[in-house]
Formats: sequence, structure tokens, C-alpha cells
Amino acid sequence: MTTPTAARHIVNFITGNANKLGEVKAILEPAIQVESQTLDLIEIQGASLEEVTLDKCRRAADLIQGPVLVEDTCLCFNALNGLPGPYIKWFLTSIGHEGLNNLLAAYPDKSAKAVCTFAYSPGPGHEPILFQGITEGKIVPARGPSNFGWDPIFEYEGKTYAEMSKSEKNQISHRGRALAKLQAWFAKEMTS
Ligand SMILES: O=P(O)(O)OP(=O)(O)OP(=O)(O)OC[C@H]1O[C@@H](n2cnc3c(O)ncnc32)[C@H](O)[C@@H]1O
Ligand SMILES: [Mg+2]
Repeated sequence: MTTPTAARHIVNFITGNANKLGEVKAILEPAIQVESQTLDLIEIQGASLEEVTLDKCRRAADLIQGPVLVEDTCLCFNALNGLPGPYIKWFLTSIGHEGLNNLLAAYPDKSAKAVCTFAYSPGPGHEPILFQGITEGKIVPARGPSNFGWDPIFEYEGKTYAEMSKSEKNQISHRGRALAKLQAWFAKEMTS
């Protein structure tokens, strides 16, 4: 006799970032199984955070010809009206943690928002669904291990992301908050 297995959702998370994948797996599994493919997806410029992610998702669904999950992360400095925002990857690569701190040297306001926007598409031709999470913190000189992007310079309630354990970060992070919305949506899909 075979044991019936509960229906489980599988998502195909398209990303070139192994740290993102690690966090997404830690948060979603085992309830939602995370498979992954690495694709270098073009990210459009001069658009809203939502448009960047929607466009990335449509491209991924077209390339894969199937259901996909993508994500775009922004780090927005309030004193700079939201910049570097979606361009944080290039700023981080070019000027590093110290340079990012220096960008705020002229401003007393060091507050920043970490914004994570996931987009899920059931396949090509379908309009993707967005799930966004925001964590408010501040930019500080680097503290903690430099394993993942700007984790050492983003402080939330006295600790930088880099000083937190993985589970501590996932509970309060921009990514954790966005995925809580995605989990709720998938849970509803399962029962409808
Ligand atoms: O293939 P994709 O998913 O696009 O991966 P990516 O590394 O290009 O990621 P983004 O385009 O979203 O750029 C976001 C930048 O912020 C970094 N980043 C993303 N999430 C982070 C987090 O939780 N903590 C620290 N740095 C993060 C990431 O390494 C990039 O430099
Ligand atoms: Mg990217």
C-alpha cells in the first residue's frame, strides 16, 4: 500500500546569488520545495522597484517556459531619497562598505530601508504576483562577518544583519517578511 503524500508546492527560484537561495530555502522548506536555476537576468533601469522585479519575472518565465520565482533586493537611504535603491549591487561592488557609509557623511539621517520584492509567475503570458517585505534600519560602519553583501553595514535594533544568526536575520529581514506574504498566498492556493 502506498502512503499518500500531501500535495506540496515547488517553486523554481531563478537567481545568480547563492546567499539569497540559502535564505529562501531556509525559510520556505519543507512546506514549499525550492528548486533553482542560475540565469543572468537583465534588470531594467529607471523604473520602480516593482517594475524592475515584474520585468525580471516575465523574462525568466519566457526563458524557462514554465513557472518561476525571482527576487530583487534594494537598499534605500532615506537621506538620498531612496538611492542607491535597485542600483545597490553596483554601488557595493564599486565603493564597498566604507564608500556606502561615506555617501551619508554629509547627512545626520543614517536611516535606510531594506526592500525585498519577490515575483511569482505561473508561466509565460501570466501576469506575475508580487510579494514585498521591508525592514527599516540604519547604515553603520561594518560590523560582523562579510559573507553576504551589505549585511555588515545594515543595523536593525542594535545588531547588524551580519552579527545575527541566520534564523535571527530571517525572522526580521526584508526577505523573511516578503516570504511570509508568499507563504500565506501559497497556503490559500492549496486550499482553494
Ligand atoms: O540574480 P539575482 O537574484 O538578481 O541576484 P543579485 O546578487 O544580482 O541581487 P540583486 O540584483 O537583487 O542585487 C542586490 C544586491 O544586494 C545584495 N543583497 C541582496 N540581499 C541581501 C541581504 O539580505 N543582505 C545583504 N546583501 C544583500 C546582493 O548581494 C546584491 O549585491
Ligand atoms: Mg541581480
